Amino acid sequence: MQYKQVTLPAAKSIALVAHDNKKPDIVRWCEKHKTDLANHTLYATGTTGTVIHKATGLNINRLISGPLGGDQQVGALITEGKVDFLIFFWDPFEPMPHDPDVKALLRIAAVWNIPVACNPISADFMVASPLFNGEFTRNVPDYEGYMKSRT
Ligand SMILES: O=C(CO)COP(=O)(O)O
Repeated sequence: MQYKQVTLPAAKSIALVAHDNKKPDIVRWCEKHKTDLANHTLYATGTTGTVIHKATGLNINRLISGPLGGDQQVGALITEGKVDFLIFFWDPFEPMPHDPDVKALLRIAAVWNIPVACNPISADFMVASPLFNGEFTRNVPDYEGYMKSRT
């Protein structure tokens, strides 16, 4: 895959997702980083977004609940360049009926070179980075070049 560089503005778009056993963790994490999060556009899968909004009052674009397709919606937003960071506290101890969707979301985040945090400590490091509230350059798949090579 050929990559090209894009420059991200200071205001980012962040997707927040957590499995049920991890929802208390993501709520605590959002409470801790509420001021930083408020500077950005936030997306979340349905239930995650609702519990975060209730606890923090943060303005969140709520998608469909994960098992009904929310993970796939986040993946689609990543391919459209509308999500810059993924915070996904997935549960390593529970099998999920929508495991293929979970895997697909993690795969698409890797394809599009999105920073991903899967636990609170990684998410703390993400927010602590000067890049979180600043401009930075990221490699993304060169879609035009990819299509030229195939047609
Ligand atoms: O299942 C999820 C992620 O795989 C999250 O969905 P909810 O936020 O609706 O619980």
